[in-house]
Amino acid sequence: MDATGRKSTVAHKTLLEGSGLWKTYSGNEGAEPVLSNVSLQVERGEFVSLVGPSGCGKSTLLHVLGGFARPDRGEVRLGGAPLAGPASRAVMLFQEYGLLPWRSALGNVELGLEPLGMSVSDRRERARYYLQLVQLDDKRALLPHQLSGGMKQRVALARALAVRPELLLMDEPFAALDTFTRYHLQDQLLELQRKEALTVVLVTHDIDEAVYLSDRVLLMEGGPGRIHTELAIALAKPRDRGQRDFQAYRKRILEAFRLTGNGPEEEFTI
Ligand SMILES: Nc1ncnc2c1ncn2[C@@H]1O[C@H](COP(=O)(O)OP(=O)(O)OP(=O)(O)O)[C@@H](O)[C@H]1O
Repeated sequence: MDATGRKSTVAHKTLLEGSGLWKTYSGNEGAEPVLSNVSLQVERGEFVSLVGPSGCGKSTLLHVLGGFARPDRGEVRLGGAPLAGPASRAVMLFQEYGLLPWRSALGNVELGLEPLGMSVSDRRERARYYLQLVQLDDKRALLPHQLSGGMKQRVALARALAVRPELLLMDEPFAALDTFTRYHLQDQLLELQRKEALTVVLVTHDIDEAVYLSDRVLLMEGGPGRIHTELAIALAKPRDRGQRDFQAYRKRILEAFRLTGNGPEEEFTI
């Protein structure tokens, strides 16, 4: 069984592995490294969140893990093989959706499929399948400006999933959305993760979101950027935000930050 309780049929349990990662941005020499000897492993099918104060290096780590930025030292392995550049088996999803304004919802989902050499009909069929998964097939002809924020993020999610990645890297994808939409999308994400056997690494400021979604939460601190605490969330999904154990995990994360002196509690609550 893997971390989500599903049977694993693959030989390597670990999908993603970062070892001894260091990074300092050029022009920033002499400053504290943004990543300082960061190591982590993510199992197949696992949902891992990176939580930490602004500027501690979460996005940088996410970019390095996807092969979109190079570490100065250290190595990233995906499925056991070292990453030398952007990983074709990984996709990244951002807060800003990244939709092309002149393309319909369907056209935006098809976008990621265009380089794959599929026939037009196969491409359309696959794009519509993923739009259906995020419950937007009836909006497929609409342009991004005709969609709500939550719908735009669902189109972006459908586009990311349509290329059938093994690894989904998400950088605060729901941060701009209202609470109701965010909760709804969190549930949809968990459902899609289960259906598509996805491995997810999520960057979030939202402790509630991290506890609700994650199998493991990695707490980061800056100056220099490192992972200081790892917390497995041993609660069955779907989770109940009002439950005592849920609140206890939330409290443990808040306390971990207070202990490291990274700022007031309010900064990390929704
Ligand atoms: N392209 C870049 N060039 C130079 N410095 C950068 C670059 N990207 C990030 N940094 C610096 O690296 C540090 C970490 O940034 P990063 O975006 O990884 O942090 P973060 O934890 O994701 O922050 P936030 O939560 O505010 O998004 C910051 O000090 C930032 O100014």
